Amino acid sequence: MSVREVRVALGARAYPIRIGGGLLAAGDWAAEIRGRHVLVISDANVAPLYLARVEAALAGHTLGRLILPPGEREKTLQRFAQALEALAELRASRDATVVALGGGVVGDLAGFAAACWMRGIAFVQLPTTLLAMVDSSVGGKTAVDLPQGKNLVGAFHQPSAVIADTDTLATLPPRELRAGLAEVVKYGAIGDAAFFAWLEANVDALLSREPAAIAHAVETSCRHKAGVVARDETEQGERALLNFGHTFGHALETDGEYGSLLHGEAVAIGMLLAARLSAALGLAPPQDAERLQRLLVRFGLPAVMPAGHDPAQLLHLMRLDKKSVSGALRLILWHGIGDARIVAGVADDAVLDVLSR
Ligand SMILES: NC(=O)c1ccc[n+]([C@@H]2O[C@H](COP(=O)([O-])OP(=O)(O)OC[C@H]3O[C@@H](n4cnc5c(N)ncnc54)[C@H](O)[C@@H]3O)[C@@H](O)[C@H]2O)c1
Ligand SMILES: O=C(O)C(=O)C[C@@H](O)[C@H](O)[C@H](O)COP(=O)(O)O
Ligand SMILES: [Zn+2]
Repeated sequence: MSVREVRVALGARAYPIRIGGGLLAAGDWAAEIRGRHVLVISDANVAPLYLARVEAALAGHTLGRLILPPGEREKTLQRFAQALEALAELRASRDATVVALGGGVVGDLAGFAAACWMRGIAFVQLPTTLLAMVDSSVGGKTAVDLPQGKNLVGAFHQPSAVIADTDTLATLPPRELRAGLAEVVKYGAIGDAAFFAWLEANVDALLSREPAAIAHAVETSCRHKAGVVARDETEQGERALLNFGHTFGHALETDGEYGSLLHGEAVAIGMLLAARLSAALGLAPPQDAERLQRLLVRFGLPAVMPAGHDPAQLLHLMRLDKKSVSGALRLILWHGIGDARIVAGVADDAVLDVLSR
């Protein structure tokens, strides 16, 4: 399969996103790493599958490795401190590189360690989940969670390259593939009605991981994200649209102590809540929320709030969202498929109403 390339146009910090099969072992990405020290951060599911080919590509460098237990519950300040200690052990100098091999948890944490070590060193993203390929590896949002909220401690720090070896998706558990599809749907929902329709026509191809369909979904998603990031790197405006479904979704993840819903699943539910709230406020036709629900359900994603969440507690958690201004919510709602907007001043009662339904 040919290699597709998308560029994130950030002037002197521009970088490529390469998408294709066999890229990890091919090793061209490793040849571009200049300094001597490289710390590879991965997790205990991914490392046995892909670390050997990554380390082989990095032969000649002085290598360290940090293998974390998998899952969102490990995206913590404690694990972040471990990453910094691993860099110290390696005696990494300012020309060192951190390589993130794994999903969004590893990528967010490794990127944050790279942002902080000696006030910022290079890092390369080697995403191995669909979600990381289409979203988390691109754009330089790095962070860890607190018990009080998602991604509350972090930095904007762009990678120097993103290498999405789509062959790695062969080993991804089906639930994780579906979670990644939620973020793919997001790009159609917020700004590309034609892509949304393409997704509706290609559900089976995507769920069965047909290489051409996966490559098209990854490339289209990355083109959207790269464009938004190039225009608004630090979320002063338009970038907030990438947060569609996230104010609700992050509250659900936090309330579930990061152990019940996957990020993509929480985002799926959150997008539906945002679509229903938009309809309730008269901003969008209710049929569009129903169409979104049908697509998410066909992708095997949850479409209802799990039991046991108190709406008032969710609203409390939502207020700590990074888009809030002086404690007041700003939500990403839509006028319909392909047309998301930033909306402030929504009444608490309207939010509580959709959370209670
Ligand atoms: N920085 C951003 O812009 C951004 C964007 C979206 C999501 N995120 C963050 O990303 C995280 C979610 O990322 P995720 O969905 O990739 O989850 P994840 O990193 O937890 O990976 C999912 C699971 O799949 C396993 N895995 C990964 N690749 C595999 C492979 N190829 N084969 C077999 N198993 C594999 C992992 O070990 C893990 O158990 C969340 O913390 C979310 O907040 C960040
Ligand atoms: O890149 C962005 O900007 C996004 O909002 C992408 C989201 O999918 C992602 O989950 C991100 O980590 C959320 O950011 P946050 O600022 O709400 O923590
Ligand atoms: Zn997300």
